[in-house]
Amino acid sequence: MIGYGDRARTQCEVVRLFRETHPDLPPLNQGTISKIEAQYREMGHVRKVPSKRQAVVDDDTKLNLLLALEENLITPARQLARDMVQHICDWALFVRIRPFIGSEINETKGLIQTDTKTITLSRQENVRNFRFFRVFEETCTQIDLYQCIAVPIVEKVFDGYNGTIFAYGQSGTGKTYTMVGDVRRNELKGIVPNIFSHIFTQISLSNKDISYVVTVTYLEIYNEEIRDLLSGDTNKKLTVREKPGLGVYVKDLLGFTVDSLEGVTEILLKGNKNRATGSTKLNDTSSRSHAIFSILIESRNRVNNKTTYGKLNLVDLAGSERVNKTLATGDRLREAQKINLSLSVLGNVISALVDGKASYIPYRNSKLTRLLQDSLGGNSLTAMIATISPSEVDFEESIYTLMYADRVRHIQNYVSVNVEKRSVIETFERKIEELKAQLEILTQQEGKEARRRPKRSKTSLDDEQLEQIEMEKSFLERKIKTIQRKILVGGENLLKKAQQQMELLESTAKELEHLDSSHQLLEEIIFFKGKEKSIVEKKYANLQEEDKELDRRIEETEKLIFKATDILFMKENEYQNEIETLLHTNKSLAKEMGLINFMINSYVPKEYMEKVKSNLVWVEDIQEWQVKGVAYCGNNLRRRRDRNKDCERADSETIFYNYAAKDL
Ligand SMILES: Nc1ncnc2c1ncn2[C@@H]1O[C@H](COP(=O)(O)OP(=O)(O)OP(=O)(O)O)[C@@H](O)[C@H]1O
Repeated sequence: MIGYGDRARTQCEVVRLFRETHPDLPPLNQGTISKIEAQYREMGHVRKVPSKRQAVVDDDTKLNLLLALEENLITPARQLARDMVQHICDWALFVRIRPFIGSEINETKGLIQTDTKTITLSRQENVRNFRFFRVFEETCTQIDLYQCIAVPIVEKVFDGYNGTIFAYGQSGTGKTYTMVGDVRRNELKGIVPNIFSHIFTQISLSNKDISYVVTVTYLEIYNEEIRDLLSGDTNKKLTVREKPGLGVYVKDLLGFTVDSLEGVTEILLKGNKNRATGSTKLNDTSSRSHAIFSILIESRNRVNNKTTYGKLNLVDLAGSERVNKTLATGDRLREAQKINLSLSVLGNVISALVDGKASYIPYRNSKLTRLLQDSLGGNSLTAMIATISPSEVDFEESIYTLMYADRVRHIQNYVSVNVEKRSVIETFERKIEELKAQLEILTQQEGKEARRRPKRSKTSLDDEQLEQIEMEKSFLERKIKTIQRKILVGGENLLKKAQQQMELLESTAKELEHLDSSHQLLEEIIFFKGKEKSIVEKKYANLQEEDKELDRRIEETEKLIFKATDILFMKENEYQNEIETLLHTNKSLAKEMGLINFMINSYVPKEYMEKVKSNLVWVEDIQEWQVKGVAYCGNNLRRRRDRNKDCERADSETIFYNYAAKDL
């Protein structure tokens, strides 16, 4: 029987049970857990019990619960949705409007209208509408925002996916507030510290057969130089490298393995202290650098020997600012120029990704885009939070920020589970084995020494040897414990560490409602993705048909072209022949004319020639020269039949004669 006096606790038990016996099945999402819980409530296996804290589970319930889980877990639609998420994933875009602060406090609200998914900015004629996944108003709390944006991504990172959360916006609009917030006050904690609580809670709730190693890094890009915020020497400039199989990485960047909420919070605070900030006209503590906090979660299931690696990048970008508006000079001006430059490279990368036809994506044009290459159009579930100010003076910048974010909407990342990496857990486990073997040798040595001692007289030399062995042993034991602490084992041994977070999780039903709503949102997205997929598939089928038809037409056209080419070729040949014939005829005629001219000029006197010429006439009908009046001379001529019978009149001008062939 599971007591559900406390819903969070009950659901934790459901998850724990499931993971204990079904490590192979995919992780449950909130919807499935709620379904199973509801079913069991109906069947009477889950009922309200007076003791709120303690959940009691009997074996029968365990068995029934697991059978029901199997039945209910994977529906084809969900499987399809899961497949979709594994391959294509749009960027999730959110907007957060910060409240009026400082001197803005007396301004009246009215420029910005919102509902859950749309935002309208209007000033006189200028009205702009935008649509996003979710719009967070001034009143939204840090935990609301966290539940909606980060929870689905963190859970996917546990499954071995990469995730990235960006905050983008004008300087002073609340990026650092959103990403980091006030680390010391629970209700003001931003995304990064809330993720720490989430991770440790999740580990404490997981199966004890799963081991985890959580490693964090924290760097900033200041004036296009990379600096390690966790190193002793934060002025040291680090370089970006790339290796096949490893991808892009920062050489010499320190990674810290963390085993507690306090430890990782301390690391965050240390890094924040080292981050470059300065006072500007827009923000008293303006971040002058882009900061990337990365969390690598490696998990290994000892039962099926499956290892997954998920990396989460949490990016607090430096704020964009119009230099002439902020009146920056000197260092502030140089910083602003570098910030704007790298943000514009980010914009160019986004444009190239959205364009889809760009032959190359300019990742290498800035350190920021280079380091985030995978998050931008690569293997990562990515969410961007555009932060804007409600003030009228920032109206143009707010529109610009929303336009920038709107463009990002069209980027699609292709995500898949990371499988091949160097396992830190295995390395740690190997090291522990080695140290244990060394410890064993020392223990044996110590035993031998102790056995030999009663037979021999006790000397100070023996004591020294034993002391030395003891020292070495305790050193090795300490070392083993240190490494063992780094490997977090799911389940009980972390419950104590995660107590604080559990309480945080259990403290409000509201949080769970938000958790549900964020899952609903994810399922909504998945549902729409499924629809989109079927539309795309239909379109694809149609396109394939069209493609076939086009191929057929192309084939036909090609045949026609071949035919036409043949005809053209033949015609060309014919014309060529004709031209050659004409040229040849011309040549022969010219030769003949030359001969006649020669004979006339040489043998016919000029005055006879003139006489003959004046008596010659060109007869158009027969295309011939004739001698005028020749019809009236000679008997061997006979009249030619005139084609025009009506024309009986004969005179020397119109009647012409020629020699009949038989008379010749
Ligand atoms: N949602 C919010 N609720 C209350 N205060 C907020 C909120 N968002 C921002 N602020 C306040 O606004 C001021 C500026 O916020 P923040 O430093 O986070 O801006 P930013 O965008 O990171 O600026 P920059 O780019 O210059 O670093 C801070 O005093 C912060 O406390």
